[in-house]
Amino acid sequence: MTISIWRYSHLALAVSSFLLLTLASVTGILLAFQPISEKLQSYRSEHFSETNLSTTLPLLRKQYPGISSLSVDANEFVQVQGSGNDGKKLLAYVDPATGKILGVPEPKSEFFEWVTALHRSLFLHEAGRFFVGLTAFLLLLITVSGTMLIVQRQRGFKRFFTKIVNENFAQYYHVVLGRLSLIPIFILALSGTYLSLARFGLIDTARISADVDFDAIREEPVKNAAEFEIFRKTRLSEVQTIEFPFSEDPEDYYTLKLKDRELTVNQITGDILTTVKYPSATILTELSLDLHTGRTNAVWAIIIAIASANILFFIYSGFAITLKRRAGRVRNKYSAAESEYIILVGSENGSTFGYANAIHKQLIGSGKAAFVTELNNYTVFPKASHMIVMSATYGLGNPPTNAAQFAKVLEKYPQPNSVHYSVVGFGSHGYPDFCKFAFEADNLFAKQKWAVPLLEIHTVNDKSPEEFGQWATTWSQHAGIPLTVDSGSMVTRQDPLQSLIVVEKTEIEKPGESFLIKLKPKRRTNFTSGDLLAIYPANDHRERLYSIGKIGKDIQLSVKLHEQGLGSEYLYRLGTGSLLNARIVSNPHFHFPQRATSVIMISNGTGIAPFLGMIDQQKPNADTYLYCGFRDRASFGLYKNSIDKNVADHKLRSLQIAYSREGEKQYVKDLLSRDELLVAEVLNKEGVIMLCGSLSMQTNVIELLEQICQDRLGKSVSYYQSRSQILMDCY
Ligand SMILES: Cc1cc2nc3c(=O)[nH]c(=O)nc-3n(C[C@H](O)[C@H](O)[C@H](O)COP(=O)(O)O)c2cc1C
Repeated sequence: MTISIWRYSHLALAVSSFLLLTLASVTGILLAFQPISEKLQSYRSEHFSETNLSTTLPLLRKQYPGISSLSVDANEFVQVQGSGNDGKKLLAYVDPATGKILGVPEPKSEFFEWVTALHRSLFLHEAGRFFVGLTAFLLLLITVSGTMLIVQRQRGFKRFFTKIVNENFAQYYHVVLGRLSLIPIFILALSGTYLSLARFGLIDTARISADVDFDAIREEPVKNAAEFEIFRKTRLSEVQTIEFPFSEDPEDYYTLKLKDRELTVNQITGDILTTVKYPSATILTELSLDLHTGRTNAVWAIIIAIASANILFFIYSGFAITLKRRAGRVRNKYSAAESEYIILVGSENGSTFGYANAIHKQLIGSGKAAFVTELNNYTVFPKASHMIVMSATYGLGNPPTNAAQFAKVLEKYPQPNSVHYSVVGFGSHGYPDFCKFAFEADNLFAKQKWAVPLLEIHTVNDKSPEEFGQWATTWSQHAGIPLTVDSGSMVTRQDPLQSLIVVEKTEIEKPGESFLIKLKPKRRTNFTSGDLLAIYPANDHRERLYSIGKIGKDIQLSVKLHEQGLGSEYLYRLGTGSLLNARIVSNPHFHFPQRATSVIMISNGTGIAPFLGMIDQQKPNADTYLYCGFRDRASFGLYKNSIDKNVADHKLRSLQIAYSREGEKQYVKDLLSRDELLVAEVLNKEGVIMLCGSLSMQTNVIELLEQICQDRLGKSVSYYQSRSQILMDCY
């Protein structure tokens, strides 16, 4: 499968580092508890933040004359060292404001020491440190590629934090948690990489010690240490360590190692003898340590522990996503050149391949030469008689990556023979551009001279097996290939058959003419205009579907009698009062829109059936328009009375009829072209256009609508199709 460069990098980096990353994350989680546990035994003085050196240093020197150094650790515990008044070694935590001993440092926890060694070097010394550093760097790259993938997925930086549709557990939480922990993980990875570079000397962090000019050391004016300017200005929180003068000799001085510089201070006058600023690399190393370990802040330590746990989840969910994608890989038995049935797939995450493979398997099982490939691999298929396009939609109604080239290659490779095609769009109503790319693909096919529509486009919301099953059943009926419904992905849940009585039927003179038949369900049933009636004329698997117009409480069908037509002959033979077993199939995508302000209905021939019901169901002054096409006035005669009544009742604002074999010899397309301003206005005002009739009428009308949409609205027709502003039910 073609995948984007970011996805490829993200996956390659994750695969190459997941073992070490797992180890680093597990040890990282454990180590985050070290600062937390240390902070729990509080040796921090409550006066710490406000204490400055002018208070602490004279006090400590007085109380502990043998003091040699003071240090402030990441927990802000103040530790003193030297020799005690009893001559024993002095090593204790003290309160810097009172000098009181708060506790004695305990030896470091062996457990944390062990985990730290594993985290830093895998117990492999320098080699281990190198691999750990490399892992941190790879994590940095994974974070960057992951960010780019989220940007791609969310269609831009600005929409980074907008809602994510939950389609699949692993994928949803991979993205949701990825966004939340992006910054902590980035900081962990960056600081880890930096520390490794510093450790290997690739960043110069050496501190330069000052050269004290002993000749310049003054012995006056003698000042009290509490009055030294520098001590008054320096807070304890700025200090790393302080070395006390070894003796009272003027040549012995204080050394203050602060967070950003090192100072030496004359112990008699308080003069600053030297100041050395640390290089930025040194300051950055300290900052990296703070950030990487959480040693200075327990809340941050908890955040990085959670981020490390998320890394473990990303490893699991990332592999789950990849395995799912790979499960859809295709194994073809026949070559493209020898196959009669070509299944072209557009898929980003692999689920559409699952459906394509199910159909492929069944075709092969029925002894057909079938071939599955990605839409981008479309080429000349010399033996093809059928093409099935199954495609998902991504981003702003865009094709999946493996279908991005389809429009180009479709133009480039015309097929030598005529080919029946059928497009199945996979998408989600959670996105504004529902199945937009599939609509585009369908419209592109319609423009190809060699392409003959077998069915109109069919859409599948949220991978619904039922909706896919409906398509499979219809396709198999039209293609005349029984597809055995044994695959889990194709199970269709069907409503049971029910009994209907024929209450009325019009008479005709010969085949080729149309008749109306009204049926009353024997039991109360919910249905509406636009639903379908499935009949089984031969009591076998062969199903015929008719579009329902609801008139009163009855079902009205408009049927053209075909010579030897299985369904039409069966229906025409039924007399008033006869019983018929049939199934009412809900067809919500072709119901009259409840919210639209204006609706244009377009039909040819018997395609008027659902509209007769929809118009009948309107209230007076409805903003509805009907454009219908017939061969001649006589064909319209069947519907004239009811439509005239609708017009008189103001249920229809305008009626336009095209006769193709009489008078001006027009098609509905011509009428629409004349009224293109109205068409554009209806679409622009979020109105709806409904089409019912033959697939060739649909092709022509969609071609015209494409032109109107482009010229007058600056959008493609698929934009309106994907937003349910153009509804189609053609056959
Ligand atoms: C990031 C993302 C964006 C999507 N964008 C759309 C969209 O714009 N329109 C739509 O109908 N479906 C959209 N979908 C839904 C997919 O098209 C749908 O789930 C499809 O079945 C996925 O098929 P696949 O697993 O073969 O890629 C999107 C899904 C994801 C994950």
